[in-house]
Amino acid sequence: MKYILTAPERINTTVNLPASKSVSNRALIINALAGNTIKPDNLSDCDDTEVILDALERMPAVIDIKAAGTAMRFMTAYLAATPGEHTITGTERMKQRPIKALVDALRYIGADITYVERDGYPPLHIRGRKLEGGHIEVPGDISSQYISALLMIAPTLAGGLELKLNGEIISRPYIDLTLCMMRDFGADAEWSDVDTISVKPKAYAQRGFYIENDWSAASYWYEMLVLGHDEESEIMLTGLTDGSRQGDSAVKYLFNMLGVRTTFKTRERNVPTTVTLKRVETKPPRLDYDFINQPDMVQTFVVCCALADIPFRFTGLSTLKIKETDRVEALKTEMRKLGYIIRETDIGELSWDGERCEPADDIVINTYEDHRMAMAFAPASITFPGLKIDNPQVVSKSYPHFWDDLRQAGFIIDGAE
Ligand SMILES: O=C(O)C1=C[C@@H](OP(=O)(O)O)[C@@H](O)[C@H](O)C1
Ligand SMILES: C=C(OP(=O)(O)O)C(=O)O
Repeated sequence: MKYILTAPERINTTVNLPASKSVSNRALIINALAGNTIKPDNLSDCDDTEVILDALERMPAVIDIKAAGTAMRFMTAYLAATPGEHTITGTERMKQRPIKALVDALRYIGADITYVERDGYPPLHIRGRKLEGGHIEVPGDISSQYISALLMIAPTLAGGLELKLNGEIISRPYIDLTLCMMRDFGADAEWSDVDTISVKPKAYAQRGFYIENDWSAASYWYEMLVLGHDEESEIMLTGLTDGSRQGDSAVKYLFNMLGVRTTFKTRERNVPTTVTLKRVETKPPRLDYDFINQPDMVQTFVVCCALADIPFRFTGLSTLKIKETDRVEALKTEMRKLGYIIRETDIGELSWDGERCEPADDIVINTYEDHRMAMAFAPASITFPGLKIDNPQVVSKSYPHFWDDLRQAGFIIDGAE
């Protein structure tokens, strides 16, 4: 199944963004550990949250977490520290996404986890039990999700946890988001050194929790404004907070450089409100940026900058190869179909110096079971009318109503086999 996209001349729309999956998934795990009976408010309805919700509600012997990286890592730590016996598995791609660093750390504090198929990768068989805690060291340069997973169970461990992160720390805003949310639920958890986090043993408090909408999802709407030509275009996005703890809220600064102004309806920093995005006439001669803290934004910026004719050098991309797909390869291949030659100039680095090739006659973007390939390339239909997106349903991983929102914004979306 493919979608054929035709963009409107002018976009003037209000988008009810999905709730953040990162915040939803943390809220669910902490809530379960708190024995909380008050359900978090505004939970995401995306696949990656549904799998955790279902697993926690039913706790079946075999938990299929599908393609959700956060859910796989967070549930592994949760199951290891909770009495009961389970196998946790996922999609074929999930079976290729490493989990050894997390399993090693959990085993070190007494967890009983065995690999069901291949060492270092899901599926896992977990016999949950009370864990002691103590001091552990984990690599900080593979996935911050291992660290968040360990942190969230830490207050429930008899000895608490001192976690030392080795190597370069990637995706740090996601670790800070975890710590903030833990503290919201009463935990005593903080950075005690530049590379060390200390968590005291202390029961989580029961409380209600409101989930902010998703800044990562907002990025595709910013991209549409950069690529559009109509000066009157205006997009309103609901449920976002000035002073958000989501690392991807940095898009409001990044897109400011690309000529999109963000205005919050209310200035109260922690109250979700509607933001208005409007084009202003600015275009940088080039953009060099280290995406170490916003890995999920790379696809948006590669497509957006190239199509806006802004040469770039993006670094900090070393983790992209172990996400939903190898995003570095996927970007190089699909951008070529649009006529742009993106080069992997070093490990973890993608550059574009303006080099072009002949675009394909019939452009079909492959999505590689990666929601962000579909969503980052959809705005390219503004420049390439009739652009096709293969397997468009992949968006349900984080933004199930993405295509409905595009239709409401005036895009014409036809289906094709
Ligand atoms: O903790 C989280 O919610 C996430 C952390 C990031 O993963 P890595 O830490 O593996 O970069 C990010 O890419 C993912 O979409 C969500
Ligand atoms: C990397 C992502 O998700 P996860 O690692 O949670 O599967 C993502 O949503 O871009």
